[in-house]
Amino acid sequence: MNVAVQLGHVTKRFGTKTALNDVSLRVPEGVVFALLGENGAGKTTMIRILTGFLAPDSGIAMVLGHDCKNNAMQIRQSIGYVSDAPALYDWMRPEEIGWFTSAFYDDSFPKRFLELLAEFDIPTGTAIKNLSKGQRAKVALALATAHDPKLLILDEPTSGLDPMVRRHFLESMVDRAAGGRTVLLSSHQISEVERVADWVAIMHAGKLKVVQPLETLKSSTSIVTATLDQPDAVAPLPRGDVLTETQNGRQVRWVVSNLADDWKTDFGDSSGVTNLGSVSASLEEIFIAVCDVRAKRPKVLPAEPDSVESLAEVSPVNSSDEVES
Ligand SMILES: Nc1ncnc2c1ncn2[C@@H]1O[C@H](COP(=O)(O)OP(=O)(O)OP(=O)(O)O)[C@@H](O)[C@H]1O
Repeated sequence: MNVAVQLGHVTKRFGTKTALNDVSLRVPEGVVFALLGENGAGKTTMIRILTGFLAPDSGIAMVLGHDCKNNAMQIRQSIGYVSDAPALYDWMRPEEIGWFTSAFYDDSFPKRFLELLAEFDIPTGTAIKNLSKGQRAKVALALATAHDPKLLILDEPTSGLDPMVRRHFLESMVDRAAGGRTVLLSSHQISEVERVADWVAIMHAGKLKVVQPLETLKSSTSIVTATLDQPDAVAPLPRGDVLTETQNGRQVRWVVSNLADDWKTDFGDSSGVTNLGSVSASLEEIFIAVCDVRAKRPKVLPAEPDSVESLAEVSPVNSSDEVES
């Protein structure tokens, strides 16, 4: 597997706060890879390390074969990046900022940039400060993609965009991946991620809890429901990795990873449990099961990182590992 992004045991602290805690990750080339996590989980910190704006305290980060710490300039030239708060020169007109930025890239940049402005319906001839929030976001996207980067990194790419542009934009991300480019996006829009991502990583409190192809993750995670004969009865747990348990009166609901095929056989006539059922979990349900610290976890779950990492298939790398360019 060719790798676009690789982190090996990366840790980053801000004072006493550990923003990234021994994070290892490989992002294959040619996929849309989504990074999910609650506020403060460490997504932007990871992206800032990958784009060379921040150095890890320990561990190694590589992008397209370059070490992020020592080759930040090369990386920035070969990737596209839109931050969650893109800084644009407000007094410039959109076409001027394209011309200004084109100095960093090859000759095809200005033409493609103007095409993207037209595609996004951005008015030219007026200063960027007069554009709406969504229009400014589109200018930032056009700047990040006009050089057709091998890797596009996007922090909350669709915030501020209207629904039609969001859809169009996300479809274009899928097209990029189909053409062999890689897209790494951080997002809180789980339904959008579910529509476009090939791979999903879920971060929680500076750790990677899940890294899997989206379809594998969804097909291996189930919602199991049952009715208890008595509200105070204790039901056996479904066989598998039970992530969370919720009880409402006599109704019980578990989110289970790797549910055994024959799990129902454990609930005999004398189990005090009826109406057993299971359906596939949505990405949002998986996200909440993994991240919600208030959720009831019926057994000593995956003390970090063992349990959830088994769900995760994280492939740690040694800091000495190298990525082929
Ligand atoms: N420059 C900094 N100085 C101090 N603490 C920081 C700094 N940058 C990030 N942090 C802390 O590191 C943690 C991770 O922050 P980060 O911005 O990476 O989270 P995030 O997952 O991107 O969150 P959000 O979804 O809210 O954007 C947070 O607790 C944050 O307060």
